Amino acid sequence: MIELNQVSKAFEQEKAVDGVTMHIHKGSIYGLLGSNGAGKTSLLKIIAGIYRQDRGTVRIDGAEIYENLDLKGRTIFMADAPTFFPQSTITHMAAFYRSVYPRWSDERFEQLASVFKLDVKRKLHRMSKGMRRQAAVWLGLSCMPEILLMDEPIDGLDPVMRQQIKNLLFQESAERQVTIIISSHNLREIEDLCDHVAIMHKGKIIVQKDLDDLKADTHKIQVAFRHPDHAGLLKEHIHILHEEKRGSVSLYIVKGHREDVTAQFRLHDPYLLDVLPLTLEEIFIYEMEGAGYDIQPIVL
Ligand SMILES: Nc1ncnc2c1ncn2[C@@H]1O[C@H](COP(=O)(O)OP(=O)(O)OP(=O)(O)O)[C@@H](O)[C@H]1O
Repeated sequence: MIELNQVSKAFEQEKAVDGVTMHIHKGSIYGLLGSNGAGKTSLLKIIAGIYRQDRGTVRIDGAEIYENLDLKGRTIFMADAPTFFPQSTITHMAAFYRSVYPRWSDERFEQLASVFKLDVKRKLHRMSKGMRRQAAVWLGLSCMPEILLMDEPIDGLDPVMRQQIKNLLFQESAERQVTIIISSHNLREIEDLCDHVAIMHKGKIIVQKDLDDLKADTHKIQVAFRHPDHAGLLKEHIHILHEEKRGSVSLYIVKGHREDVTAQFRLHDPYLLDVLPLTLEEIFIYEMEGAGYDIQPIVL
């Protein structure tokens, strides 16, 4: 369990992280979204124990991570631009990780060779950006971490490799209960991967949600009433997040149990009533609209 309480961090008066409180359960895949400069990397570095927060507490299984060697041996932070020793190969870096991370597994490293198919003897600085990213994931997973903090991990990867890395992360979370936090700008990119999502803006978490709850609780309904005044009556009984009219058909984004909500619409004897699939992006647009934010400049 990762618990952050009122965590803040400033760089020369400028607040990068501002009063963040979040609780992340073991085995969860948590998506951290936000625009450039929102504070995602700073927050990940605080959780990794690389930065010390100015205020608040960060506890992992009840202990502070900063200067905690045992916890750091169980935590991997993958930076957005992986760095390796000059002139090193994957074999050299594997030897280094093996000497630093007590849980390093040669067996896992060998297993993952079939996924990454990189030449372990080739100099990393001669590899492409995407290949270096793959090498970082390969090395990181071979450390058998309990906590995996990934800064834009699928950036620069081709679609096949993206899917393979997503599958590996699902496996880590399901089979080994690894807690994974992934930062990204792109809601669609991590929609199918994460079970929780938080949106960060100017150092603050402005919304954090369990995705299954959110999806079960929010619906897009297309409806056409026989009597136009019936639409007005709905508002008394249904929590409407958004409403728009296209000719005689109205589109509603509503919250509540699906059966309760559709029953309310049926009471007004519509001649058209469809419950349509809602993307995570749409859910966030309407949630954030309700909270007074425009999502478009914040995440893609
Ligand atoms: N080491 C540092 N020294 C000074 N300021 C910093 C440092 N690291 C981050 N900042 C500032 O903190 C704020 C948050 O930066 P951060 O890198 O955490 O954002 P981010 O959400 O990861 O952005 P991006 O998506 O662009 O990577 C920015 O204003 C940035 O300039």
